Amino acid sequence: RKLHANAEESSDDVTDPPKVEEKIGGHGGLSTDSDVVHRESESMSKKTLRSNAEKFEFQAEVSRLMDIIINSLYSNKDIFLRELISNASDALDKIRFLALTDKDVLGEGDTAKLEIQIKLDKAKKILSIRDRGIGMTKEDLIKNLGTIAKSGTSAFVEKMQSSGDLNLIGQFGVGFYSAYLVADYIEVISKHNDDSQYVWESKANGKFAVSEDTWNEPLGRGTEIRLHLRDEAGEYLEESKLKELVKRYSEFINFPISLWASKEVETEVPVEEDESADEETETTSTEEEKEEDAEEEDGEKKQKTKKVKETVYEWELLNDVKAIWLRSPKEVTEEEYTKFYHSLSKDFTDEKPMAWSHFNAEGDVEFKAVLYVPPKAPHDLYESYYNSNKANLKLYVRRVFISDEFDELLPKYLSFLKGLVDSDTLPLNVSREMLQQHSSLKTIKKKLIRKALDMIRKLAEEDPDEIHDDEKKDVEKSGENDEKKGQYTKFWNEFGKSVKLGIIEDAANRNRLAKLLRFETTKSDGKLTSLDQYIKRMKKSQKDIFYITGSSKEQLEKSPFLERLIKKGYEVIFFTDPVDEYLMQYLMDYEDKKFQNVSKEGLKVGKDSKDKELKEAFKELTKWWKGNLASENVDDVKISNRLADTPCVVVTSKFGWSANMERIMQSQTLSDANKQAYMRGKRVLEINPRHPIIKELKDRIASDPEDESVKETAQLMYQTALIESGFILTDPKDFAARIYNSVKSGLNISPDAVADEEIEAAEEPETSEATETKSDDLAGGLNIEAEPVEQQEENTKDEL
Ligand SMILES: Nc1ncnc2c1ncn2[C@@H]1O[C@H](COP(=O)(O)OP(=O)(O)OP(=O)(O)O)[C@@H](O)[C@H]1O
Repeated sequence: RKLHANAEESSDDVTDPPKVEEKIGGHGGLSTDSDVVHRESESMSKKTLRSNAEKFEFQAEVSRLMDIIINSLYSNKDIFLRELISNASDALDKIRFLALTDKDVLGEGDTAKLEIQIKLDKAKKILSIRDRGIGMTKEDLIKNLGTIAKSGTSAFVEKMQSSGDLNLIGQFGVGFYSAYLVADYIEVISKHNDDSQYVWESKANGKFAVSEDTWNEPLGRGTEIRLHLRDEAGEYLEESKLKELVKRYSEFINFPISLWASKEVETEVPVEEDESADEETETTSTEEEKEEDAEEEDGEKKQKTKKVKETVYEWELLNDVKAIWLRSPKEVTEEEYTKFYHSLSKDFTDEKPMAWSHFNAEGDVEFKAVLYVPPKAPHDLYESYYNSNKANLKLYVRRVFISDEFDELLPKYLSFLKGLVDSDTLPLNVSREMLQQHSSLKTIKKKLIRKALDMIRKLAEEDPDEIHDDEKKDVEKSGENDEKKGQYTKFWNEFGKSVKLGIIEDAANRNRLAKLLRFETTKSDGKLTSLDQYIKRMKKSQKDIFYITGSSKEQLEKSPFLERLIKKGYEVIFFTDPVDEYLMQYLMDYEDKKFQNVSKEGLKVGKDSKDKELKEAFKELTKWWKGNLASENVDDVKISNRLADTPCVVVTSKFGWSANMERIMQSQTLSDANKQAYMRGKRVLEINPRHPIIKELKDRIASDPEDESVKETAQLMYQTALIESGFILTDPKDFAARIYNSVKSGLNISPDAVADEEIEAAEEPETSEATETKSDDLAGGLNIEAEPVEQQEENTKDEL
């Protein structure tokens, strides 16, 4: 928000610190305070700044973020440098991209050099970082550095408050502000091709100022960030410290980073006559010098010289800009891959990525790529999964960074991967939009998916905790893989949902993805297992893969649907994630085996020799019961082949929703009631012919099919079976009434017995005391003496 267009009267808001007047890159280092002309220009600039500066307030969230940063006790203040260098590198990427289609944007001479320069002014305690990137217009400065909060700002503020860890700042897109860890006043001088040079400045006191720059040297193009360091941040004025930080954090920046560094050099200077006569007192001359002098004396009469040490300044290149992905994978060390991951993902925690794949694709479409599985899923991976266009791969074309918003490179379900692709096949001089439609992208995408799935498969293969085939036992025994122990479970816990979403979305790779599925089963003993392992353990007579869906393993373990299967030694998969219901609508078969939900119709578990006999014997009961349930949307009543100890269950038809899916759909706010009714599976009541209750019912029906108490019991049995089978009752009141009737009969109470009527106490005249008590009890509810609600609301608003 703009405060004042001309803010002379509030000039204290932005004070006037000393300024570095020298043009960075100039020779001879920094000039001194004693320079009169500079002092003049400083005082000039103070005036200009004060009278012309437009002042703005930071957007509230940004201001909060800055408060937190400036007051932070976070010890790793070093992070600011990598954030500023990363911003500089982004700005350079942007101008280089524009230059692909219009060379002129680069300008001429030094301006065309795509580089980053760091300079120190020890006397004034200023650290400057300059790039020749795209720069910012006045409007950019106002928007980018203060008035428009990035989407990640409040997420980061929250994270900071809970964890106190500033290290992740770059991941939330607010890295610039980390500079306030070390500086209490910052100037951002910027020149964009479309605008004049402007200065943004702020002391982080909720406000910032922007003014046209008429006093600094012109930058040509780009941005210079001047950090006026806090007293306690003096270490960042040490060249050695900066060199170390650039090496550590910015090793993989693809532009040269140089430091204006001091160097001791020996130079020859002419020796004054009287000086040479007084050689005894010359302390700086060395033996060598003496010899040299002697030689000269021997030869032609030359001007006498001596060597002296002098401190000179020059740009020292700090990084090696050879891109890691251009090197052969054999040459790159594990440590380098890890560091590259950190810089790519802006995730500077100590954690190593779980896996990586560096490869060179040849053929019609040539490209190099590095893919990483991050150590952790980002906080918002599945938030608005279908609506966000998050792509984490960076696309380069012949070493030029093009975009990191290319969602054509990987399908959504793999968007958790980080990495980059550098293609020689894609054209350089076309717009992003045209590139997005380039036919090679399809091939690149296909190969990337294959490589990504291979990389994930290997994670499992290398994990000694995974149950391996016999031939792989050797790897297990070698003991070399301790580090890899449990890595696939870790992967699964972080990204398992993505594999499931992949099965739903990517028909072409469904089988490959199904191989990566993990789940618990009735036999997995609390561990995760795979479909391959399941198939290996299948009983000879078993044709289908059995699974059951529900909200938790603990609940499913007790499910009546499993009774007979477990008794007979079959293994059943537990699917407990809501996404599993969707998953199983797409995953129809695996390795020629069909999937069978054991709570649905069609379960085949061996043959019971008495099947036919039982069917016949219970025919009367099943027919009677079906008729009795006519109003309940029950399709049939059948003899069950899945029950052992439970009298009856309700199963659903094969293609309708399971009870679990019905529950999931009912809990969705926006689900459509009509669709719910349509998709609800047809229900079948299955009865256990070996159960005493069922046997008793059968006998009772045989003697009197009109017996009301039997009808009542049968209805209660059905409703109980619904609950046990995972359905939600539509009329719980009716169910409760039946239970109470049954309790009455259990307690030998007459079915007609009703609750006693309450005897109304005679109305007493109200005393004032009674009124008070009543008013307290009701706490403003129905109490006529309480303030009306509207009035209360108004008062609250006033307080706010
Ligand atoms: N050196 C620079 N040159 C040009 N623009 C810059 C420069 N530094 C920052 N900006 C602009 O200011 C914005 C805010 O920077 P900030 O560091 O807070 O976030 P970011 O760069 O988008 O994300 P991250 O912190 O992850 O790098 C940037 O998006 C960019 O537009």
